[in-house]
Amino acid sequence: MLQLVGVHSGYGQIPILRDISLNVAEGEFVGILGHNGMGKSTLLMTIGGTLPATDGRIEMGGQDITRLPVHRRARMGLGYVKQGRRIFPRLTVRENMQAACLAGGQPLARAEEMIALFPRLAPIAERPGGVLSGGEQQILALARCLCTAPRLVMLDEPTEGIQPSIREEIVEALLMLRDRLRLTMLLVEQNEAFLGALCTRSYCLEKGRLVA
Ligand SMILES: Nc1ncnc2c1ncn2[C@@H]1O[C@H](COP(=O)(O)OP(=O)(O)OP(=O)(O)O)[C@@H](O)[C@H]1O
Repeated sequence: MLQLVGVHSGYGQIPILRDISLNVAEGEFVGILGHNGMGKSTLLMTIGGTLPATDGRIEMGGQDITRLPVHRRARMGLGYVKQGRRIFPRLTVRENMQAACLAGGQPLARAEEMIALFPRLAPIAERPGGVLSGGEQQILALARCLCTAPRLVMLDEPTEGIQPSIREEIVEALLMLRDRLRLTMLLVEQNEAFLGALCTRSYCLEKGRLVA
């Protein structure tokens, strides 16, 4: 479903990612493990298209997406939950999700379907996004991404700043999505146990290179 071959990228003249080759098969959950500053977010931004690859090739579903703009990749089914969640603080939970439905060309009814999938969201559907706890925001960010009907979801550090009990709930939610929606997922994390609970395979990112 996703393949990177010899991908390089960075910020202006500063190279960060070097010769990244990886693949994620349909229905697979694959992890990228790495400490702070190793290039995990840079990798997801390069796949998502907010940062151009300076060399190499990125394919999704057998199609070359290396030079496609962000919105075209999203329309092809690439979902991306960015680090920090980026919830709209003044919009309610439901409105955050409806906005994603509109952006992704999906009917608003999809927001209701996704709210029904996550028991934690229904009781807080009318609450503004800005007052939610970190864990609630993470679940909302995931549900909001699903409103765009992605085929592949990239998650950037979903457990960052989240207490262990909610972390387990996020694991359960992701396992449920794997079984019910047959999602494919690329997860970037510092938490090895979290990746171990979810992923069939993990790569390790060190100083911009994949080492395993
Ligand atoms: N806009 C930028 N301009 C220049 N360098 C940057 C920029 N953003 C990130 N970097 C550098 O790129 C490297 C990789 O950063 P990146 O955010 O991808 O790491 P990360 O593995 O996601 O770390 P974290 O877990 O702390 O989010 C770091 O050395 C960082 O300082």
